[in-house]
Amino acid sequence: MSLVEVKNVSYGKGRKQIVNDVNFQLEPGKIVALLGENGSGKTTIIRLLAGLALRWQGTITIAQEKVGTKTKAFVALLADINDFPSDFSIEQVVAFYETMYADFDLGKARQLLTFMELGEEEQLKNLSRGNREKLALLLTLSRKAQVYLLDEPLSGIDLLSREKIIQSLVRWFDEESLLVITTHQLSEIENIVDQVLILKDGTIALHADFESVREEEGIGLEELYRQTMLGERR
Ligand SMILES: Nc1ncnc2c1ncn2[C@@H]1O[C@H](COP(=O)(O)OP(=O)(O)OP(=O)(O)O)[C@@H](O)[C@H]1O
Repeated sequence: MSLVEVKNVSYGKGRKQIVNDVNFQLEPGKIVALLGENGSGKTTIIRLLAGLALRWQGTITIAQEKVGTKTKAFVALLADINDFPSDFSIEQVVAFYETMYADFDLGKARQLLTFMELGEEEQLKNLSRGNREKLALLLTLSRKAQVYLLDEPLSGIDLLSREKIIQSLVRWFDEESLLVITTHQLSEIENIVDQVLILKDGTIALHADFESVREEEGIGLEELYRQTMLGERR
């Protein structure tokens, strides 16, 4: 049974059609890379799955539930820490998340804080961009959700921090859940990706099992992406 089902979904803003009759299904236990050029609709798809977009056409269900208020209880969208007062400490932000989300696991948050080398007493205003991203990610992964939606968790982050974030995804990924990640860092995530969903101008250009592609064709994620974008795949 699919965890996420997207059927004939279209979405536009004003006169602009952003997502055009998109169909896909995603199973639990998978890490799915949602890829595409700038403006291809990745963030829009993430917002649709998160129940944040309004007035779209089609059907989106997550765990058999129509996407909306109810699904937000088990869909974890990458946290946005920008709305917290800048003098809040990490500990205060974590405590807020614990009260906000019934599925928040404080023990997991503490483990992740240690892994990310973040001190609970640090104030938000003193965190570097990379450390802010790490905090956002650990808040998200500390929820025991069925679906994790990570929109560009690696952007603007230095190499070693990116590696740390990718390691944390592998280490803390719950095999019963589904993780959808958007990024332009293709080679860096290829070792953790199970499936690839490539968007081109608001439509699905490719939905493939990356393990099979790698085994059968011996190509990496960048080459798969390039071939898809250039229309070189059958
Ligand atoms: N609120 C909005 N009003 C009008 N157009 C919008 C709005 N939000 C997104 N768009 C347009 O929809 C298209 C898809 O945007 P989206 O942010 O989903 O792309 P993306 O694939 O995430 O891009 P990037 O890789 O640059 O983050 C873009 O052309 C964008 O300009």
